[in-house]
Amino acid sequence: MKVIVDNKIPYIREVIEQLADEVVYLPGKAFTPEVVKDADALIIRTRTICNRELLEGSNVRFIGTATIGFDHIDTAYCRQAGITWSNCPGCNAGAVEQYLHAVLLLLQKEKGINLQESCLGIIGVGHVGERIRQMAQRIGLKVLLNDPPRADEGEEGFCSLDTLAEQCNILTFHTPLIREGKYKTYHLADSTFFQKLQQAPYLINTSRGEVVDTEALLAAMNKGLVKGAVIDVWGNEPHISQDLLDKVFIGTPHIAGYSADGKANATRMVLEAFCRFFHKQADFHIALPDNPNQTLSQDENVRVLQLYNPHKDCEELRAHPELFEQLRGDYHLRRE
Ligand SMILES: NC(=O)c1ccc[n+]([C@@H]2O[C@H](COP(=O)([O-])OP(=O)(O)OC[C@H]3O[C@@H](n4cnc5c(N)ncnc54)[C@H](O)[C@@H]3O)[C@@H](O)[C@H]2O)c1
Ligand SMILES: O=C(O)[C@H](O)[C@H](O)COP(=O)(O)O
Repeated sequence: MKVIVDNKIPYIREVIEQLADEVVYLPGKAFTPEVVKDADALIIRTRTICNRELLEGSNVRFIGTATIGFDHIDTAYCRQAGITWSNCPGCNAGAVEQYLHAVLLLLQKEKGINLQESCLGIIGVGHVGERIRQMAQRIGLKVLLNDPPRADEGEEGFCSLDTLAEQCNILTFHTPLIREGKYKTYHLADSTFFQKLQQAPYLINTSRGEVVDTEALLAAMNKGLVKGAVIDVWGNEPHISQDLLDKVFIGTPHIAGYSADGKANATRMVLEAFCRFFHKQADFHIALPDNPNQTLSQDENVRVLQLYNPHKDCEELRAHPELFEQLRGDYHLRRE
């Protein structure tokens, strides 16, 4: 059996080489129809677009993405072509929570936002959004939740997006990227949405860049409808908007989920799915790197920023926006 594996997936080599006869490692963008045609399985990240163009006529029967999001997989085509795919629900939700916690503390410390008097709007309350809700309530923010698919299932406790636009001084997006249909999230934050904002909020996006209309966000910031932005995911990555990077409070190269813990979870989950599909014994252990030898403060607010401060990632991106993909690929995975 032949497997092609993205060469930036950590902790996978020893295990996959025991499970498959032949393993080829490639950069995510180097998966071409010629390369994948005789592969049985692909193990990918967000950088490999898996669609008809890549897969038609190939032997591929299984695709595992070591990520939460799966908007890079044409799931309708896979269904039609009989290709099974699998993602890693929740794998790096803890890392995104860590990122958001640090961001909230920096908004308090450097932008004078009183978190105890703040109202945080969470748009998309799944694995990530739910962890953000718990963290934010624990540190004293009022929280409003928006999740139409869950509300339509009859679950309680959700508000309309308009209510969040009226009441929240911080908004954070945690939806998947859905390009069409009833729950479309492509450009969910567009000029119409920005016109409804009443509190000149800070906007945080760690979901997918295309959930926010970049041009509309820039216009809303220029008009003062949005006070500031924290952007981890960008339209048209890796060719990001320099105008937006210049304007944001914090801008990072799509690394909110990049903890060693999150990556190890993803590798374990994708290998488990691979083993289920190919009827192999999932008898392996993914070892995490040691925690850094660091004296940590007793004060949680200090400790959170000691463990992770997104300003460092932001400075590196501002210095070299053209190295967006390299900054991700060579990222020093943090511990949660
Ligand atoms: N920046 C990063 O490093 C990073 C890390 C992890 C996840 N992500 C992104 O965050 C997304 C969310 O992750 P998750 O694990 O919470 O996913 P999830 O599937 O567990 O939750 C997504 C939630 O969004 C809701 N939703 C769907 N359509 C909606 C809409 N139109 N409006 C509001 N809510 C809607 C769903 O009902 C669900 O509850 C992922 O799909 C991925 O794209 C980014
Ligand atoms: O969807 C996810 O899990 C995250 O966006 C993840 O951090 C993406 O990582 P990548 O596959 O681009 O390395």
